[in-house]
Amino acid sequence: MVGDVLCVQALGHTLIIVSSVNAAIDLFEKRSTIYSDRPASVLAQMIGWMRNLAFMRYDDNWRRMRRLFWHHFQPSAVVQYRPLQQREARHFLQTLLNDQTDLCGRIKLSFCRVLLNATYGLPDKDINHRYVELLEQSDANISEAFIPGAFFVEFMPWLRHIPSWFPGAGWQQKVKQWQAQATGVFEEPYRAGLDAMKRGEASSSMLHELIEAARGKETEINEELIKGTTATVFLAGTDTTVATFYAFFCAMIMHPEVQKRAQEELDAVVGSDRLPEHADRPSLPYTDAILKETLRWHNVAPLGMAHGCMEDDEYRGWTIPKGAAIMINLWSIFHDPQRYPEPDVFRPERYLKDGKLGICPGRHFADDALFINMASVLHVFNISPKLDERGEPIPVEAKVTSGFLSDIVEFEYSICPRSSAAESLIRETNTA
Ligand code: HEM
Repeated sequence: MVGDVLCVQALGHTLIIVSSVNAAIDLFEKRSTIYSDRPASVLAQMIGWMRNLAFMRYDDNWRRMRRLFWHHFQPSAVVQYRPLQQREARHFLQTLLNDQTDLCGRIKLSFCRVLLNATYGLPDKDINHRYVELLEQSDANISEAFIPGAFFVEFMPWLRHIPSWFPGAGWQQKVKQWQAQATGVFEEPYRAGLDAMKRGEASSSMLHELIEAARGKETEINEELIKGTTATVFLAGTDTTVATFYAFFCAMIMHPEVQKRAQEELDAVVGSDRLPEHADRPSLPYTDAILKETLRWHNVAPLGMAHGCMEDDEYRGWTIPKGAAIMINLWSIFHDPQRYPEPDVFRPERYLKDGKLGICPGRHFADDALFINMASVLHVFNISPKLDERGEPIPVEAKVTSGFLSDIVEFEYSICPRSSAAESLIRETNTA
């Protein structure tokens, strides 16, 4: 380890972890032509995850999919999703008003509804817990598969040819199960989207546009590319935003003074007769800062996604071999006490200026979705600790899970309307 760059070598593989903004910019921005690949993963190939843009190697297929993705998620395109995000944020308020239990499950279903509607045009009535289950399985599988050193097949690719009945090859059973689950993620919402289109019940969607764009261009945009692009949105877009929004609730319980200040801002700007809209954002700098601070305080992808080095390179006098995997330690960058004094404290006053989603191409969509949800919840609800049987608040701590994606461990909470006027506002809102 030298300062902000750590290098680990084992069984012929090199893993480099960079922990500073400068090193990350040097490698991922200034030398992006060398570091835009993903490292080869035998396991990802066996399971079928290479159909997901986030795992694909840097080749023509990746470029094609990335173009299609960006066409639907660049800043000018994401504006089209705002009415849907706003409607769903309001529907979420109503579900919370009716039943406070299972906050995390409710958030998952709410973000699934937005993503599945925008991507596949699925009507609300077709969106159920099966999709939440598909996401939870993928999240768990990916986290387990990418524990460094957990699967020897990554170091000895020939192991993939050993049959599952062979002593010691029990891991192959797990791979089979994961293959079936990965197929579910790529096929089920896709089929459901086509069915909804046939029945005339689908709304306009990325799937519909891709099918139209493919007409006469089948060599460029084929069915596999469409399935991969749409499933990537569903997979990459849901868990990340869900985990961030859940962390926001935790932060609001731990920092009532922040919540109060945001509510004062919302009262002054939005007033008590209506709910917040995206257009209010420029007048809500403190609420906006809460979103930025949530992304910093609880970084849901603490090590980002591994990049692959495409040719031998030299950096600060060291040789980085072709094929090395490079990760950014986003957690340590966003908890660097030099840049963020008392980094564990949730402090929106930092008014972060820089983008907090790394180089995520879904950042504009995530930003809009999280803003409207946070502003809507803060406008009408008080989020506070749950009281125990003696009426004492149950303390909340931000404990985090380890894994590819990091979640805040479930906590107790109480979510109540701020006033009877707020309660009526929620009930009277049209979410059809
Ligand atoms: C809080 C929300 C989110 C966070 C924190 C987040 C974070 C990240 C990070 C750190 C990466 C890895 C970037 C890299 O170094 O290569 C990434 C990649 C990616 N994200 Fe996000 N993301 C979020 C939401 C979304 C949403 C809503 C979408 C889709 C609409 C999305 C789509 C993607 C895709 C497709 C990639 C892979 C890009 C590629 O490999 O070319 N993300 N994200």
